[in-house]
Amino acid sequence: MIEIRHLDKSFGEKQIFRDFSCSFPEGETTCIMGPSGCGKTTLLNLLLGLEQPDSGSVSGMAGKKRSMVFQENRLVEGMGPVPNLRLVNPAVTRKEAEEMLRALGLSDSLHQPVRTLSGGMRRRVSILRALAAEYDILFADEPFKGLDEKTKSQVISYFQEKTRGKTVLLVTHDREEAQAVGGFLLELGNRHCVFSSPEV
Ligand SMILES: Nc1ncnc2c1ncn2[C@@H]1O[C@H](COP(=O)(O)OP(=O)(O)OP(=O)(O)O)[C@@H](O)[C@H]1O
Repeated sequence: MIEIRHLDKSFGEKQIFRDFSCSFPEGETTCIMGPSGCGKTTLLNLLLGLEQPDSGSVSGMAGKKRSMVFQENRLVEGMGPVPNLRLVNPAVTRKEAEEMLRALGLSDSLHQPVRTLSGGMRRRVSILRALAAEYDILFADEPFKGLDEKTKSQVISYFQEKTRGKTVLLVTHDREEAQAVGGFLLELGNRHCVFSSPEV
């Protein structure tokens, strides 16, 4: 169980979390929802150790391997999709990387530098890169943003299959997307949080 207890976090005068407590079940997916600016990315950053709390504690992360789909793609633009995937995990063979890319409709773009791919294609490469890494906990910050509806549902099915049994914390604005992903739902907003289990 990943646990946040009595967390306070401010940026200058702006308080983002005040006495915030929450827990995330291991081996399950939790979707984190809330309006823009409420602190979703900050929450991931606190769990990842990229931001430090002003007070309070985060536990359950020690020794856990983390992977992340960032809001921005953060790919190596001059390299092809296959080396981008293998960069985070050399144990993934070229053939396995190609299979992953093919599964998400990228068969025709296996040998192009990622800078020549469309936005939606680059998005799929960055999701696959996070899945290619060895991880216990996967963080995903609006991973499906910018994908058309058909591609999104294909990518969500693949994502669910690949992350089954893993701990996933996924930020989204979109309630329908959260429902499609399934799992638990944490709603952030206006200094309160509701933690519930939606229809899966
Ligand atoms: N490093 C920082 N320095 C100052 N303010 C910050 C910093 N990081 C985040 N903030 C502020 O904290 C608030 C929460 O930001 P955060 O990115 O966590 O929101 P969010 O819920 O993820 O938003 P969005 O849905 O738009 O991505 C915002 O007001 C933002 O400006």
